[in-house]
Amino acid sequence: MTSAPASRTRERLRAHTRRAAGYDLLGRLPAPTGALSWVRDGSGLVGWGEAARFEASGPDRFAAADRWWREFTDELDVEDDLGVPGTGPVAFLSMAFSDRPGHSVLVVPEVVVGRRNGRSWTTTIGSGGRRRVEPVRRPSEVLYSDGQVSVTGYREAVRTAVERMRAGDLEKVVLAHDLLAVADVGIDHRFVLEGLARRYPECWVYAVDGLIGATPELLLRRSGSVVDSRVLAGTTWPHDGMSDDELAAALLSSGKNLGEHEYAVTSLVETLRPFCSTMSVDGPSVLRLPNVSHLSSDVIGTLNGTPSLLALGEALHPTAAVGGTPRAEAIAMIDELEGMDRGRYAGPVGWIDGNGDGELGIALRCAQVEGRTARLYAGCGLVAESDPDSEVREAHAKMLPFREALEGM
Ligand SMILES: C=C(O[C@@H]1C=C(C(=O)O)C=C[C@H]1O)C(=O)O
Repeated sequence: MTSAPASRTRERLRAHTRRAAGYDLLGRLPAPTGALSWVRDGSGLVGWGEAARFEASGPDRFAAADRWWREFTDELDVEDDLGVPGTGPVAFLSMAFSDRPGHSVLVVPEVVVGRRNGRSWTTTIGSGGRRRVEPVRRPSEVLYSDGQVSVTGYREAVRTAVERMRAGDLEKVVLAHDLLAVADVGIDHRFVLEGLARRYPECWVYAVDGLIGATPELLLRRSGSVVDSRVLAGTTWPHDGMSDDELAAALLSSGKNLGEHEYAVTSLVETLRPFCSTMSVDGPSVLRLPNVSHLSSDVIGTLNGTPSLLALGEALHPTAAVGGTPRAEAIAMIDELEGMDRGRYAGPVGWIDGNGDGELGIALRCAQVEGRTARLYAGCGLVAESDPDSEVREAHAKMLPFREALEGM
């Protein structure tokens, strides 16, 4: 499904990027809903308004989105005073995890405000959208209940998956569950985004079409011929009586976690290698966040052609960080055991520009927000040695960022 403003058929839309003063990006978002964001430690992009939108579903969704974006940008008149990644026309995007069901969405905002390497800019697309800023509101009460999969149901699914892996059916699978939060007032996207950004400066704080979160994991960034990725897998969380340094040392020497991590790195590297003339992997090291610590590896490569970010995203998604190994068997097991629709959780989320540059994170530590309701998602990588009770605790720890931001902690 495609929708674009009627004016496109009569006159060409115009995208205009101008230099601007330094901004607090999230502070610029004018309205409680419809926030578009990709911000990390004060840099990135925010947007609002809708100059155009494209939706797609099914196995062809990446290719359809890529085609639509090329056609859309071909028809634009662009005036760009800066000419760096993220200036000129930009679409925020969030892709469904699964080939079916689930819908993917690209939103072209009317206004984009960006900041990168000390430079700031504003891009207007079409009429330029609203600017009056409404006050940010916070909920005074949030109630939680089971989502599509209860904690007990999740533990059972994990137990079954682990039994199957012990029997040799596959090596790794990632299973997730959800949790429903209902606030006493409509959830203000900006309140959640600001809470996430304050506590998780290491993460990319994102919002696209109501999917809001703070992900520590970068599926792929493309800047011209350079691509890079941050792969995470293997997790620990604060335990009584263990210092952060002890936790990090235990993570780096855990065979189970190193194994989980290796599957994720291998799945990314093997898929990306044919697109690259050079490639290097740095890791694993430990990424420490307030709620969890992860084994983390950085991958960097030089492209040997000019594939768009969406074409690369299609090839890479899902890595074994959110799917499993082997990929097809893991996807089948997720479909069979998980018992819920992931929607856009664990799918690629981020932005692309008119040159095919951009950043795709993996949509983790997030919730789908609609009115007063938020559906939170979290999952864990499982291998034959996994313990169901520990995985339940790990998924709980991964939901804390959104819960704390929603409650204003
Ligand atoms: C699946 C999630 O996280 C993924 C799974 C991890 C693990 O199992 O160790 C670590 C980071 C992510 O790649 C999630 O946050 O929901």
